[in-house]
Amino acid sequence: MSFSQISPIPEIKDVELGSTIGNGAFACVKSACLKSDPSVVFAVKFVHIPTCKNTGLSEKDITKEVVLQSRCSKNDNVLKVIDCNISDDFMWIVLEMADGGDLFDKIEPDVGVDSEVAQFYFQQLIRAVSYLHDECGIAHRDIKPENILLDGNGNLKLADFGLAYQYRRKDGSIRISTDQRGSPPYMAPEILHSNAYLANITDIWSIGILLFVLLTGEILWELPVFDDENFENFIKNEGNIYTGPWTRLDFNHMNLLRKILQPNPEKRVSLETLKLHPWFTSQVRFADENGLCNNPSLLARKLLSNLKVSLSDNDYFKFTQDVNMNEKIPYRLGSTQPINNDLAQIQHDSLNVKNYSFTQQHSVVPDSGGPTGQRSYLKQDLDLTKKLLTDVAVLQFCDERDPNFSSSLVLNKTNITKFYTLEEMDIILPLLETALQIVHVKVKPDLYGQFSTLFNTMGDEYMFPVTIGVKTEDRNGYVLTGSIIIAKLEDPLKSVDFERRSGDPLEWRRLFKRIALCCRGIILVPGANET
Ligand SMILES: Nc1ncnc2c1ncn2[C@@H]1O[C@H](COP(=O)(O)OP(=O)(O)OP(=O)(O)O)[C@@H](O)[C@H]1O
Repeated sequence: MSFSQISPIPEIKDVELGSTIGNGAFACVKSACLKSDPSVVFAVKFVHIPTCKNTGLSEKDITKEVVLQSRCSKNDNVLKVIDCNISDDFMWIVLEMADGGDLFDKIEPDVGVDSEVAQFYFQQLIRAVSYLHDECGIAHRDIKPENILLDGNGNLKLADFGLAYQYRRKDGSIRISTDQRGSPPYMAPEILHSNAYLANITDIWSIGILLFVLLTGEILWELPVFDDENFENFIKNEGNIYTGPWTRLDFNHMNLLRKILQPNPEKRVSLETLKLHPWFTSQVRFADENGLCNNPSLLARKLLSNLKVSLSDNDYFKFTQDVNMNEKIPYRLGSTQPINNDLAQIQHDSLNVKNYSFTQQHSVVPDSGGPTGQRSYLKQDLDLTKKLLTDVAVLQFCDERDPNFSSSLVLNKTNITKFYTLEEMDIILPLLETALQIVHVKVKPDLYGQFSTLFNTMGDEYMFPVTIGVKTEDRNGYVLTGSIIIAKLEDPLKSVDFERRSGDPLEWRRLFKRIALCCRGIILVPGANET
């Protein structure tokens, strides 16, 4: 259920609210504009106070985020706070609009982003963090891809100051940190191993982890503790690792990362020294002398070109073989019995699930096209596909050599973990149900039966978009939650959107890719579906 369904969203004077553009664990974000001038667009984040309090946060904790972020609003790479206020249930923050979407969305798991793109974002992040430290005396303490947004030109905007800390007082004296907070894979080891640490130095470590994720599409470890095999290995070998994702790094990247990922904070490279490194000083092709993007279409092309979802026969065979052998599937079978709320099922405002009896059984799974590929579509369907030729969500399924892939790409807020289909719900839902089961997401049986029961009561108009809530464990046992949202576009076109709510975004995209492979027979792929 969304926050706006629990508590009414407050009205903001002189502001026209638009659609919801993002949901987090504590907040929903809406687009907005000035009533007097609709061309002035921004985003409003509504932080749901009761939800925050339920997790033990005080009102002071909640407002601290906006107080600190607004002190840092004079840098091009930090998301600007324009205004804020508080009502009974919500704190709302008017923010500059980041219409290029989230950075994590653009990182291909196990691949990463193009090296020049990684360098561009590394430079922008160093600028943002130097500004926070040098000019504001504030440490961010939660640097990770989920907290980095992009503007329409692709420039980095550091966001989410929920854990930020004023480590330097006005008189210049330093406050030492003692608490153990942060996002586990990105946390510096001293946060866990010492009783007192310097928060600004931990930011440098997190920049290193983020750089590794950008370059490889993998996190290094779950937590920087010796119980974690990968971390232990890293420490034992003093950072000299030549296996796994490290093999995908070139010598210069390795060198730079070793300087940053220095477990001893006293030996860790400083921001000043990093700013002298050639990776920082050399200008990337699509940046101006201030490091801002001056060629958004080149950046978009480079950024989006690594995003690929394979529906190939080879990968399909390999995947089905792995499933049959019931091994190599990294998703753990739940060790405990899931409670009802944890089962993937249709969600709807009006749904009182208990009152429904599931009379229809749709146990027969439609042929997904099998290894030979996608089904055929009619001529009029193909006209629709032309409209989608510039949508990365479509192009990610295409061969990169398709010239369409490299033309007219733009960065926007559209979710990329999504596919389009021309099928009807009686085909889509049973196939999704099977796919979810194959990737070990527990599903309440008969998604189509749940849909039909609701459909008969509500009709077409109120039924869509259809949302399936998903809660599962990722490969490492961490909770992953989100929704699969099926929306009707131009008949018969539908989008099937995988919207993450919490958990590791790389894991969410991995899950999406496996489900897409199971559903490959119904996915609209320009060029592949023609009769
Ligand atoms: N200024 C903005 N412009 C555009 N989109 C935004 C903006 N701020 C947030 N969003 C979108 O809203 C989503 C949720 O926002 P945010 O992550 O800040 O919520 P949250 O509840 O604080 O998150 P978390 O779950 O990480 O605590 C983001 O992933 C992003 O897609």
